[in-house]
Amino acid sequence: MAKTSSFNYEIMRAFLFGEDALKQQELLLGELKNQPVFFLSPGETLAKDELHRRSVQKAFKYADFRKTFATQNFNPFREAWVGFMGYADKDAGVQEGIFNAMFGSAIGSMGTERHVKFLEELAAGKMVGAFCLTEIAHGSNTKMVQTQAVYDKVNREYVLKTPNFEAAKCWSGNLGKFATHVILYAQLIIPGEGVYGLHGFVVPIRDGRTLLPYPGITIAEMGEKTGLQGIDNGIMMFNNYRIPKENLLNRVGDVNDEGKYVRQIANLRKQNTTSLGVLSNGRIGITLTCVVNLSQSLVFALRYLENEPKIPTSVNYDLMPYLAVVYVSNIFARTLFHYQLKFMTMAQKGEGDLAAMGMEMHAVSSASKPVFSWVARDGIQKAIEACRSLGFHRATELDKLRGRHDANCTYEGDNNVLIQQTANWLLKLWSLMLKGQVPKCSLAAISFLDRNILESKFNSTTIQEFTNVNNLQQVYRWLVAYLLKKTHDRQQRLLKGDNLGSFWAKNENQIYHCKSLAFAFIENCAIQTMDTKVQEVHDERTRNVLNKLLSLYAVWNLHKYVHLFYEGRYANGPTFGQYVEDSTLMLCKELQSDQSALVNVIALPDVLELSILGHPEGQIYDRMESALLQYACVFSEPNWGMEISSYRSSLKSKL
Ligand SMILES: Cc1cc2nc3c(=O)[nH]c(=O)nc-3n(C[C@H](O)[C@H](O)[C@H](O)COP(=O)(O)OP(=O)(O)OC[C@H]3O[C@@H](n4cnc5c(N)ncnc54)[C@H](O)[C@@H]3O)c2cc1C
Repeated sequence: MAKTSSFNYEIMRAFLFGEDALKQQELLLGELKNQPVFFLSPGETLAKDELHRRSVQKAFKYADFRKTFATQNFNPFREAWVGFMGYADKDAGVQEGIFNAMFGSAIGSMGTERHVKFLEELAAGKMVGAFCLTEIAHGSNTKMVQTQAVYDKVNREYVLKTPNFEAAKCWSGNLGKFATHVILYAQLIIPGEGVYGLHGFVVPIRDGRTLLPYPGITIAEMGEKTGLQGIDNGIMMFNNYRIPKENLLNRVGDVNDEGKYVRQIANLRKQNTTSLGVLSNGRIGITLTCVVNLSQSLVFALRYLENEPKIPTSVNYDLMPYLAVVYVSNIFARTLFHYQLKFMTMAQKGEGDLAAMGMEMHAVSSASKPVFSWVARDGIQKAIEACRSLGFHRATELDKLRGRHDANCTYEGDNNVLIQQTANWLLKLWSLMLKGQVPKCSLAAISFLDRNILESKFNSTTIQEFTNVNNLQQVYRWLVAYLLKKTHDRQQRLLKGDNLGSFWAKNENQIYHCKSLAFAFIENCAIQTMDTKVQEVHDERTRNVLNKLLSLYAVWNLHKYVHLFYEGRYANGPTFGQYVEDSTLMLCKELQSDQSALVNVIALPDVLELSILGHPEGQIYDRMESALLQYACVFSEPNWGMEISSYRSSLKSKL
């Protein structure tokens, strides 16, 4: 394997992950080496129950680590975990993420002083949480959720009811076997008064010692899934189960002593937008996770290709742009993560324009999760195919990677639904701009947006000029502005010309318009973020390689939009389209000699390497042979031979 590179390896690693996170990673690795439960050998398979047992053990260990390592410096610890350790067992990472982060931040954002006791118990490790919003027949359309919380004025309690199986809570991680408490979303009903919509409640569901559900609650585990087998996703139904009045998370509304509903109208809008910002946590965490999943699949595939010269280089050119995605999205996701941390700190102190920041955070994270989970999904699939049939064998770990990645496109907000939030926000900004106002955004790169940008034209005369990062940023700015104008104008036509209601106008405008707009917007944000960071790199050789990766990311993504540049008269004649294709191939070739070193930068520490394809020393076929021999079934004789004895007796011996 080539060990040389035209960049400085240490500077590149520090650039990509941050020195603090790398230090935390070393500390964590030291701890993990003494915890055998963290490691499986290649080819080792475990029954679901055993996987779950280990996953829970690890989740608790992770919670301990978090306390030990995170108190002083939470931020790089979290990055180190998600970026490296979390990979070693994603199930445990997700599990702990749900019971600590998701459960806790739901109480933090929807609860008030009376719920602090739950947060204290959570911190003391006395409860394990789950998050129950989705129902069998109600997912993204949360308004349709049917679980009921009926207020009983006499006993000052809520009575929880599941009217039918369609309303059974489902998919909640940790619910199936071991959560003691859940955040439950239910319709708040006051008999004789009315139905007040979806509210959150803290609900104790099972005894922490016996792990048996309380009477009035039925819970089942969801069984085998395509991935994340170590997590106990569960189904739950209530039969007149009672909880105290105080368990309603009452930040936006409550029931008073007279049994009347009271809405906290004064701060509702501000509160909602601040809460939206807080809920971005999960989506940003998932964006980081997607980058790690894509990185790992590329490490496996590109190391395999390096050791397998018989495979044509065009396969490499197919994968190289995904390597560029890893570098650009890593920087972007980490920047989002730091920005979110700043927002959370400000939200705790009540400082700054939280409503605007929360809205912006919501809009950006609502597209970053879909864009990067989809690109990772496609990259993982390409990686599997690049490894020939080996990619389909368990010992390569690629199928597990795909299995555990796919759900990222669905949970924490289905991608197709989530991405609409970003387009809606952008369209509102565009309307403001048309009125001559310039909205201020601290994170998203939108200051360039005005109608003048649509006057610019393609004017590169050489491919080098075209692939210059500054030029590509101009190209992207035109694209975002054009998509905004096109999407806005069409939406207005649908609303006014075709007389469609707001929901249907938005619905009709999704494909080719809102979705492309949100994609181009986030890609542009990622390009700008990376460019700003690259300019801070002092080492010229490293900066050059990063610039090439950034240009490759931009030109490769432009393929999706080439027709728009002609449609919007930014370009005419064949040169623009040819430049997009030729520059992609040119940059892939130029980066070829650094590929091996770029892969080493993003690879996991060897001790965490589980795939036969992922070792820096190669020897893939030797590793494949020994992994195959570890599978119990490989040489076993079928013990059901007699069941087909009539067929066997018709066979003639060769001897
Ligand atoms: C592994 C896993 C873990 C999960 N963990 C949890 C958990 O802990 N807690 C929890 O509450 N839930 C959890 N979920 C559920 C998850 O949040 C839901 O699956 C998700 O919200 C989507 O809902 P749905 O599956 O009902 O699909 P739907 O929302 O009904 O979507 C069905 C299809 O219609 C499309 N669609 C829906 N509405 C629109 C629209 N307005 N415009 C365009 N297209 C649309 C979607 O893109 C999708 O293709 C989990 C799911 C999985 C797979």
